[in-house]
Amino acid sequence: MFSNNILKRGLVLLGCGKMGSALLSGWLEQGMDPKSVWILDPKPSDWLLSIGVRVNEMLPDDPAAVLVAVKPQMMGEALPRLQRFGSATTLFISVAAGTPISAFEDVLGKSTPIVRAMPNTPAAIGQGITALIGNGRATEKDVAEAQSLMAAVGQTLVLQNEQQMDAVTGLSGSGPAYVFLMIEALAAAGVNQGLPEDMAMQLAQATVAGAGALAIHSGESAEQLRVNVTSPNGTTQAALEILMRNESGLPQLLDQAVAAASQRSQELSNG
Ligand SMILES: NC(=O)C1=CN([C@@H]2O[C@H](COP(=O)(O)OP(=O)(O)OC[C@H]3O[C@@H](n4cnc5c(N)ncnc54)[C@H](OP(=O)(O)O)[C@@H]3O)[C@@H](O)[C@H]2O)C=CC1
Ligand SMILES: O=C(O)[C@@H]1CCC=N1
Repeated sequence: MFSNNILKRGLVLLGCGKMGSALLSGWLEQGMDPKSVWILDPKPSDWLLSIGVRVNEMLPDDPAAVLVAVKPQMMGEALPRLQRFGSATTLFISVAAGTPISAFEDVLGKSTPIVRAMPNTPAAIGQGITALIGNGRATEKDVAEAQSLMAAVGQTLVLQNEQQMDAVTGLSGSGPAYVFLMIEALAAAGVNQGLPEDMAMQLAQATVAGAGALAIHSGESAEQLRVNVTSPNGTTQAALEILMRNESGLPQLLDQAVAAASQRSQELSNG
């Protein structure tokens, strides 16, 4: 699953917070040798120090790949430390929201192969989805290398152009938060209808997980699956009349939410 290139020359992870550790857990779960991974992070967690990866040690001379997972606001401070790897041989992969490939080229040089990627946190359990796009210098092999690293933690897809990354960020990068909010809200609604909290949370979690799995595995469209739950004049119809209200329903709210996240991604790109 992991190329010999990565296993032999090593992978550097710059920043190991929520996204970096989600990726790292997924890789270790998939059999990545912890000794092939070098982490740079100012305040490593106890978990990070306990799993056998190399934390804040001297870096290899010519790592196969550097994966950048610091906040966009920290990039200016963090990236120059790795400028010496800007070359034709180390592949840079960034998962930073709203940080265009050109910002990496400015620091690392245009001759550096760079892949911009947008994963999401279900990567921690191998169920993420990552969209990727390479710069002019990234070969098909470079993009495939980045893709195979991300494929270890879920699905991958290659974008047609970098402009699509803002919409991807608003949809699948931030999307898990919308779904977690849905779980919180469903559970709270169950409590309001008289259920104990733990029972309401169990029902909400299993409903969202089961519906998601059915949407992927049934071969039917989400629309048809929704219709299948909705008996004429039954309970679901009563709820959907509220959720699908013209102009103030869930579809409109989600449209506004994804648009706001995409716009924020664009703003971050503009500095
Ligand atoms: N969270 C998510 O769901 C997703 C995040 N992303 C992207 O991933 C990146 C990281 O986000 P996230 O993991 O949420 O953020 P976190 O703040 O959780 O992680 C960033 C990590 O980088 C560390 N760090 C700060 N400065 C440096 C430095 N100079 N050198 C090395 N490490 C440093 C931070 O340490 P400290 O906390 O001590 O400052 C922290 O551990 C962002 O660019 C984000 O846009 C992309 C997709 C999804
Ligand atoms: O909220 C953020 O900016 C990051 C990017 C996508 C998910 N989390």
